[in-house]
Amino acid sequence: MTISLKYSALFIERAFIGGAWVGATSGATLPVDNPATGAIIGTVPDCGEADTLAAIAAAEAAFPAWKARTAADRAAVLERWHALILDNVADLGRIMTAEQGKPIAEAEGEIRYAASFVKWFAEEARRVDGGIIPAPEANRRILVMKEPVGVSAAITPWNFPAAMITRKCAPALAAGCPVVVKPSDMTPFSALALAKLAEEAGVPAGVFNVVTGMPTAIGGALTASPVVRKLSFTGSTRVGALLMRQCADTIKRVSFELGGNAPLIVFDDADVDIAVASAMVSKFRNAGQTCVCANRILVQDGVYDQFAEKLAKAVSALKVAPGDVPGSTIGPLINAAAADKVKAHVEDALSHGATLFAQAPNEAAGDRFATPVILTGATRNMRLAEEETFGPVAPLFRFTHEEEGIELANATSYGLAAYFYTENLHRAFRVAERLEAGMVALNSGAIAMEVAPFGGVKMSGLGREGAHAGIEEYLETKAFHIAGLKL
Ligand SMILES: NC(=O)c1ccc[n+]([C@@H]2O[C@H](COP(=O)([O-])OP(=O)(O)OC[C@H]3O[C@@H](n4cnc5c(N)ncnc54)[C@H](O)[C@@H]3O)[C@@H](O)[C@H]2O)c1
Ligand SMILES: O=C[C@H](O)CS(=O)(=O)O
Repeated sequence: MTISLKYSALFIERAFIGGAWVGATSGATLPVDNPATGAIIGTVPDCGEADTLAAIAAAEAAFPAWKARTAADRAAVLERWHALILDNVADLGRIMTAEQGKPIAEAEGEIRYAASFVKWFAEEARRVDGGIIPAPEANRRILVMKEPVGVSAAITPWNFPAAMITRKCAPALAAGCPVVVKPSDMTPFSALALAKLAEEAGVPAGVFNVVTGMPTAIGGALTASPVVRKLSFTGSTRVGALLMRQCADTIKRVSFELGGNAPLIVFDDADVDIAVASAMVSKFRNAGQTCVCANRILVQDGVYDQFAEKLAKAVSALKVAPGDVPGSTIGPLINAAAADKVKAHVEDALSHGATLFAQAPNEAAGDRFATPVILTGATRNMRLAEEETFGPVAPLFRFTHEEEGIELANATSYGLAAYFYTENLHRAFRVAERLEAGMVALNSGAIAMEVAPFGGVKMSGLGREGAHAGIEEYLETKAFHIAGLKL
């Protein structure tokens, strides 16, 4: 183990199945590297179908007792988990930076963000309620009851290795559902550290399982199992569509948080300084590897040059460096393929007439460190107009009229997040209501928080996480009819 931790027990090279820390039944292991250096930081079990079935069986066995606990009791367990996560922010941040690459400050920020879902759903556990519907007969009563959907599966990506797990598992546990988590094979250690803290918080054996390994066999077993009643997936649209097909045979409940292609629109009447500051947050968080990152920056004629100049100044202050180097603001991308895709998008844009307007200094060694760039003259025939770049590239598209800006923003098969900047209230409502996205922000680059529903439309997904909607995804509605009452 190469990561220096205060609480070294948080770095675990075992899967967590039925309350036991285990290797794969096949004995196979998988190396995990540090994206900044390529050095192997550890190995995890390369679990397969048998291990996944064991986790599903453990979850099934744990379900009746967990569901039978009172909501307040489950909430208390989640409150303890929340406190333990916060007690260990520094170690969890180090583990995340080592396996994912993001700067330490961002990693610690993600841990606090991840913890916020645990706290929120601890509170929501006690707000699951039903109703009574006026019946068509005088001697009938109709009660609407909420019940946990059952054993749930969570498949999560590498870009937010902690928050995507708590955003799914905290509502599941709060609702009374046991979960089987399959983290990305590139970032399993954050998931295992969270499992360790869940165990210490008193989550019973079998209620929270983490199956590490390559995706196909684990995903196949989770989706084929009739015991698993719900799949929540965050990742690419391609894999989401595949998993949706795989879930069809067992008619599972599904929710999908998929890819995005967020527009960030700066109108002539915007406060340009606010637009620049929030474009920096929205575009360059996690080196651009965020599903809600602004992928396309659309700027109206009147402020285009001013916005480009101010953004260039801000970009020049970015520091590209390994995440554990003090002051690093842009870490490495997750792997060489990700860096190649970013390079290909930039080359494609330049070959179609874009200009390299500005770039950040980049003295980091290694092929995974992409240089943050601003491209002016971006147009819709470029790859980055439709594909998620998932890297630190800010392409500036120019538009003249409001209508043109909205049309350009919606010209994508995705519909996750959209940001826009204006000081005009009338325009604010006109634009917000026409943008095709699950989340729209006016004069802000921040839309991800536990209190607000998170999710997309079009090819960006189905269902919502966070807010009260997040726990509803793990609840079934039962209508209980009581007829023939002697009144
Ligand atoms: N909408 C959101 O909330 C959100 C959040 C984070 C990331 N994302 C999206 O995720 C993508 C980046 O993440 P990624 O590269 O890890 O995505 P990915 O789809 O390649 O992988 C996501 C997860 O699915 C697993 N997986 C891959 N193939 C599988 C299969 N055949 N069966 C079962 N599991 C399989 C992976 O191992 C990983 O755990 C981007 O498109 C990004 O926009 C979306
Ligand atoms: O990659 C997208 C995730 O949903 C991260 S966040 O919730 O926007 O922080």
